[in-house]
Parts: sequence; C-alpha cells; structure tokens
Amino acid sequence: MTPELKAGDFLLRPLRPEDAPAVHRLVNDWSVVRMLSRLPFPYPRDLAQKWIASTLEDSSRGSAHHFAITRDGILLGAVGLVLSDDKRSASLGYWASPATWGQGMTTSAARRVTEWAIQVLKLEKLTADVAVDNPASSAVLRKLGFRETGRSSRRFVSRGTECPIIVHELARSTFLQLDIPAPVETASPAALEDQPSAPAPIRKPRTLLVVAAALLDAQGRILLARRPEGKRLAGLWEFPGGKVERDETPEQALIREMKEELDVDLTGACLAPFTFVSENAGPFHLLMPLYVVRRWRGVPAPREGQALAWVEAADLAKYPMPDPDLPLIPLLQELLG
Ligand SMILES: Nc1nc2c([nH]c(=O)n2[C@@H]2O[C@H](COP(=O)(O)OP(=O)(O)OP(=O)(O)O)[C@@H](O)[C@H]2O)c(=O)[nH]1
Repeated sequence: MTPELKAGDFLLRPLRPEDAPAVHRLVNDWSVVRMLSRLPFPYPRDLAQKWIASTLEDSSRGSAHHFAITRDGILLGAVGLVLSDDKRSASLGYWASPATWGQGMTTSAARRVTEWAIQVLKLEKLTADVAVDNPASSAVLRKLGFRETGRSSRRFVSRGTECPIIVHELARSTFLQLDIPAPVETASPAALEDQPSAPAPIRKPRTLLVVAAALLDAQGRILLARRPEGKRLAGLWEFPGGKVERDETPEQALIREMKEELDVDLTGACLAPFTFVSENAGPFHLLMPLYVVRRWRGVPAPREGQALAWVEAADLAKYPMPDPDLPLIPLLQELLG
C-alpha cells in the first residue's frame, strides 16, 4: 500500500476520490498538460476521477504508487512510481501546479519518493523520461542523481504530435552514495530550491560506530523500531540504538540510547555482545555491534515518534530493514530457532 511520507513541509499521501476537482483544475492547464505525454487537452473532469480510482487499485496491487503532494491540506501536485513487472525497477513521474514552480517543492517531493523506492521497496533502478523542452524537469532529476542515458521520442496526446524526449536513469548504488541530507522538517521550500542544480556530490566513506540491541521478550520476540518520517532511512525497521558519542563506551551509549528512545533502563543488565555489522551504508561505513538483551527495567515506549513492534524471529524478513541489517536476520533466527 502507498504510505504517507513527509518531504520538508509537504505531506505526500495517497490520492483520494475527493481530490478529483483539484487534480482536474491543476492538470487542465496547458503549461502542465503539455509536459505529460498521455493526457489530452482539454483534460476532462471524469479522467481525473478515473485516474484517481486507478491509482488506488494500483496501490493495493503494489504495481504503482502515486502520491498527492500537499501542504496544509492543499493539493499542489503529484509524484508517481510505476513499477516494472518484476518489481525491481520503476519509472518516476511528477507534475506540479505552476504556482509552486521554482520553489523546490517538486525536487523535495520527488527526492523523498525516490528515497522510499530505493530504501523501502529496495528497487534497483529508476527511470524517468522528460520532454526536451522541459529543462526544469531535467534539473529536478539531476539534483536527485539521475543521469541522461539517451534520447528517444514519444507521442504527446496533448500536443497531438511526436516529441523528442530525454531518457534518464538512476541506479540504486548511485543514489545510496549521494551526499543527500535527510529532509529537515522546518526547511522552507525556497531554501531547498537554493541548492544548485548540479548533481549531488559523492561523499567519502567514513566509519560510523553505532550500537544496537535486540531486546528479547519472554516469548523470544525481538523489538524492532520503525524510523520516523523526517529521519534518514525513514520507514525502515531497525534494532533500537544509535551513534556512540565521543568519550562513551559502546555499552554506555547503548544504555543512553535505550533510555532516550524507549524509556527503558539497562543499567546493570547483562548486555551480551552477539555479533556486529561492518557494511557500506552509503554515505558512511557502518560498524554496529549488536547486543542481545533479555532483562531491563521499564516498559519500552516510543519516545521519538517511532513505531514499535515485537516480532517473531521467523517474521523478521517481513519488515523492511536497512541493507546492512539483512545479514543479522538468519543469525537471530538461528539463535532463537
Ligand atoms: N540504531 C540502529 N541504527 C542502524 C541500524 N541499521 C543501520 O543501518 N543503522 C544506521 O545507523 C545510524 C544510527 O544512528 P542514529 O540512529 O543515532 O542516527 P540518527 O540519524 O537516527 O540519529 P540522530 O538523529 O540522533 O543523528 C543511522 O544512520 C541508521 O540508519 C539498526 O539496526 N539500528
């Protein structure tokens, strides 16, 4: 199902039938529709209704995910991902109200959807086609790390003619290496737009020391926490924990993080080192000792807006996790099997 995502001040959410009048009003504008290859001009009202109904079906099948871009409850545009049959790649598309152009909204929204596609859907590749006379759209793609891979042509129904297009592509590995900051909730769209349209730079990897715990309850279930919107890797499930600060031992950091994130006290608890992760995590190299903890004081509560779940070892793979965590799943299943 298509989730809700945050991109700066914007909420990206599934389309709803009641969005039809706003979609119709915004798309039935020559400056918008001329850049969309499949839509006629004028754009009939019932097409907006049919399109929204189809996005809901696509979402339940997982074949496409379309998001309304909204701010303060007002619909301003849309971003969509249409998945390939094997669900390993997708094409990205978007449109936005001309009133929002030049403010960074589309870049911000398309970036958040791209990030979700790569990190949560684990797609290998995204593609996007842009009419050659739409340089603003190509600039959005470049900021996301897309590269031009060729030229072609396509019939644009609105223009009634064949038009040259530029084909763009973004590989998963490229996106994961980009120096893209996590969206800051208070960042203004204007501030985002001030970023140059040059491709995002590749960051040199450094080793980041993070501690994490597999908290086990009496039934042997493991506590997972879902990273909240607004953070890097939002939407992914992970083992509670965090970065080791200067002058802290890993154990001190774990005790601090568990208090901050879950309001549980691990002081004096047996922190059993279980294994560690040493993996490329995109902008940094992650070194993460994982402790197994069976006793603590207090009841885990989400103190940082994260969702919590007690998960059977056999079900761990059903929860999308950061790539570096994936090798931990069979090890925990073996421990608890
Ligand atoms: N706690 C935790 N972090 C993980 C796991 N797997 C994994 O890749 N990480 C990464 O390791 C880093 C953890 O540091 P953190 O949780 O303090 O980072 P953060 O950015 O959320 O914290 P901050 O907002 O305080 O800087 C994040 O980049 C996170 O994505 C995991 O299973 N548990």
